[in-house]
Amino acid sequence: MNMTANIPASAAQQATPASVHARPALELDNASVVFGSGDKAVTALSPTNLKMERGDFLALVGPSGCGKSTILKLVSNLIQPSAGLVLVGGKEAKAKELRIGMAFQNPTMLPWLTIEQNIMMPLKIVEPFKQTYRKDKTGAFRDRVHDLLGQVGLKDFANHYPWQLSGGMLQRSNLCRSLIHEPDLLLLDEPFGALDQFTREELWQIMQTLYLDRKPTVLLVTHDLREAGYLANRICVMSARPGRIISDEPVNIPMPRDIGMIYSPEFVEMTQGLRELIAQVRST
Ligand SMILES: Nc1ncnc2c1ncn2[C@@H]1O[C@H](COP(=O)(O)OP(=O)(O)OP(=O)(O)O)[C@@H](O)[C@H]1O
Repeated sequence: MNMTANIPASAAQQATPASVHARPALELDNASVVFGSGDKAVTALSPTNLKMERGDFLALVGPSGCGKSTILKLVSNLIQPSAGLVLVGGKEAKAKELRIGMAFQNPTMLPWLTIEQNIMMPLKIVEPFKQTYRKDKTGAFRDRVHDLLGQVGLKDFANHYPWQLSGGMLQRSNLCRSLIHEPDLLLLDEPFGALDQFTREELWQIMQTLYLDRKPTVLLVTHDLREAGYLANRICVMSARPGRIISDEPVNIPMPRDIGMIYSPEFVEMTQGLRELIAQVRST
């Protein structure tokens, strides 16, 4: 499969040369995960190697149960590798000083707090912001929230409560919360999966704007191949369980990408290639 044919190098890749930064943003070095032991042992992830440079937007796709969420759990230190290493910015994933941002399918906002207060939450609990949060008399943190809300089209909703917002608006707020503390790594697990197609495409465009503006390093898990192709500058395909990465290809389409691009013959050919690869590994 060639996802790069006839498509110029991506603007995101050009803007973030790997050589500028000493350590990869993320490194899985022969990391594997086995749940349980003895007869009940389940190998969720075969020994896996993966490197992401700062500013990469990598989409991880593959059949259900292949270990995509297991990789996110490893990176966010919810579980430890059974063997191998997981390094974020050269440090072990359990290092306290790491800043990880997350957005999942369910935005899980705290219902008794306003949208502004919900988005501020990581600043309250994550260093170095935590130290200055209570002393911030200038409103710099609030300005930071309002900037983000403006970027996602919610500037008039800072004082609303989560139950006053639609699903798409909540997910936009969720993206703001995941980015407010300038994470070393942003983990996205099917964040747009519960939205209707139009809202989803709207959110893809918002996500792209946030990415181009802030250049976080993003690891996206998705079942939606168009989402992967539209947003990512690299797509990794995993085999069926026990998962391992069987394909790792750049998406060399310049950014910003127009949403209409997802209906172009080149794009459809690319997603069709991914689909066929996943169908093959599902049936082996
Ligand atoms: N705590 C656990 N104990 C035992 N097996 C587990 C545990 N967590 C995950 N697994 C198994 O590990 C495999 C990988 O799970 P994981 O959730 O990472 O897959 P996934 O690719 O994210 O799936 P999906 O796309 O359906 O969300 C699955 O077969 C799952 O049943």
